[in-house]
Amino acid sequence: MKTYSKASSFDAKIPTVITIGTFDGVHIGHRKIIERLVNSAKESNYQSALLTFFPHPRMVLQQNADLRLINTIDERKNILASTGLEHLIIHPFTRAFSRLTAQQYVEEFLIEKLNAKKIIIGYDHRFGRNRTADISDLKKYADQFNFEVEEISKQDIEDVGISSTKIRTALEDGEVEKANRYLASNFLLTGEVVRGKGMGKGFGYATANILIKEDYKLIPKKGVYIVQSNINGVYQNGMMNIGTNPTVGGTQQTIEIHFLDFDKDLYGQHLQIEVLQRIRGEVNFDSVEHLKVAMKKDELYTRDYFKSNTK
Ligand SMILES: Cc1cc2nc3c(=O)[nH]c(=O)nc-3n(C[C@H](O)[C@H](O)[C@H](O)COP(=O)(O)O)c2cc1C
Ligand SMILES: Nc1ncnc2c1ncn2[C@@H]1O[C@H](COP(=O)(O)OP(=O)(O)O)[C@@H](O)[C@H]1O
Repeated sequence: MKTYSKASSFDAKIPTVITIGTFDGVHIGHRKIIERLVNSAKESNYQSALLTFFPHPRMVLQQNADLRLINTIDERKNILASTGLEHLIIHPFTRAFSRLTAQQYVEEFLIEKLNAKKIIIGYDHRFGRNRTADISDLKKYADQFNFEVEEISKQDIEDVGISSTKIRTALEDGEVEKANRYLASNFLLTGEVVRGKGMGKGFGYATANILIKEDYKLIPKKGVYIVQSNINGVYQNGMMNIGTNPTVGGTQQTIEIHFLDFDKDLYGQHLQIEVLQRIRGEVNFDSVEHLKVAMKKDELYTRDYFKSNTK
């Protein structure tokens, strides 16, 4: 898959079949659309292209939009690269871009820049200045500019029964297993290992503190989770806490992982964490001793999990 940071970098000599959207999470429903896109492109000898906007339009148009996304743009790129899609166009969404009329957007952008011959799109897609145009308008432009529209019906979408919103809610409720089923892959947290309070090693549980630079990334409900991460080519099993560490007087939210049977310096490394199951909520224990007992129990539970879930 080739990625472009703006539509004008895309070489549109060969006509395209395109779909447009955020595709946050790249869940089962999204995968079906991409499959249709890729097959349709093959049948017609066109190129398959997915057009997405970054930053997300709501981040640009609504100040204080507390939009949280399942994937960072880099995570989304990596997942899409495994779907068979040929071209990913991540076009910068700006206020100026948002002011294009529906006709300008279709004519100057989709047709002239992307050479779209077919657009596969959801029944409720809206576009153009103030999002006033809908799929019936797109079909009118299709006649005028000689392209085809393939509508994904409400029924098709409801049959799949999955949406990015449902997955976000599941993650906010700590239901990672449900989210992972919908995603058909494991929910990811990606970031750099930074220094924490320096107390973990003293506890007998060194923890890698993960800093996620994307402020729009959705962080699941506070609590303790079973995780795994491919560190330098080897899968390491671990347990993660998302929370403020109230037992030791913490106030800032941290994401920290203790990897089992592992003893290496990880500072400065970029880790991709796969989140597998939530064990419990974060507790304000009345002593560090009680916290250590709970962490030992978490460790045993985590070891059991991997014993019965080894691939
Ligand atoms: C599996 C696991 C469970 C944890 N559970 C709690 C908890 O319930 N309450 C709490 O205050 N801190 C909890 N912590 C966080 C510890 O307080 C923290 O790891 C310790 O203070 C070390 O922090 P540091 O890495 O910043 O030095 C947990 C950490 C891990 C790895
Ligand atoms: N099993 C392990 N799991 C996580 N980190 C480990 C482990 N073994 C060694 N480390 C290293 O130790 C660091 C954590 O030590 P810790 O005392 O908890 O300090 P900090 O508060 O800076 O995280 C990690 O960032 C990593 O570099």
